[in-house]
Amino acid sequence: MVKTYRHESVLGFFKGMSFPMFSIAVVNSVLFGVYSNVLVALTATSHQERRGQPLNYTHVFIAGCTAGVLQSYCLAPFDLIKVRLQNQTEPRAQPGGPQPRYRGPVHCAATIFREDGPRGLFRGSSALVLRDTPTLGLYFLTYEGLCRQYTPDGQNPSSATVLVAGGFAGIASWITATPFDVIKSRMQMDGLRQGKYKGILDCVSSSFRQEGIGVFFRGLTINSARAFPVNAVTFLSYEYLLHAWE
Ligand SMILES: C[N+](C)(C)CCCC[C@H](N)C(=O)O
Repeated sequence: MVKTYRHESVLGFFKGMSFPMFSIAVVNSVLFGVYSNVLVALTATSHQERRGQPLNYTHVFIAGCTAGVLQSYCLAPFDLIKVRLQNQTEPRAQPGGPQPRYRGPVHCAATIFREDGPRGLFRGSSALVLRDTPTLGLYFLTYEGLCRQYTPDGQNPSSATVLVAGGFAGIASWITATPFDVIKSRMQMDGLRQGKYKGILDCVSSSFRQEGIGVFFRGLTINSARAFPVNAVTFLSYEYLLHAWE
């Protein structure tokens, strides 16, 4: 954090943010929309009716994993652009000085498209699907399980229960996702160095060989610290909107 601030000023902490601001609404819409609708299809009950029935954890996990796969493909191009911009660590371009490779999210997308074609925008998507499918199943399982644990039968969880359950769901999901996240980001950056890795397994083995087991938990602390508030608010918004519109 100190080096980022010194080298890139406070703006360094907001690199690559404009695209996720737009994309996270679309990605969460797919994630929660698919999750809710698959759960309705599996249980043949509405969100409200389900409150009064025993929770089927298998259905929750299947619905969460299904949503995880589909949202990964929506997320892939936006996540690639975010990772490429965040890994540009030069200070802001000075007039007449060396220009950074990407001048912003749109220029980044156009450059990748021009150099690698449309498929280039989905670089690292397989690693993203591997990262998000099981961990989003766990995400919804943790949320639904904690809500049930601390809510009397047949009642709606209180806002405090939703906030705490959502926060811990985010932490549980990110703890299990971080090793996959490290590999995913390395695969996404690999396109710049002309294919350092032959594939996901090569990336895993060479990262482990060169940097040891600890490499797979890089970023775990910061991921977990941000995961609680982000997902507490996400689930509170989800429950509020479902309740208002159902
Ligand atoms: C599956 N994975 C752990 C990557 C994300 C799960 C939580 C997603 C949430 N929008 C967030 O940004 O925390």
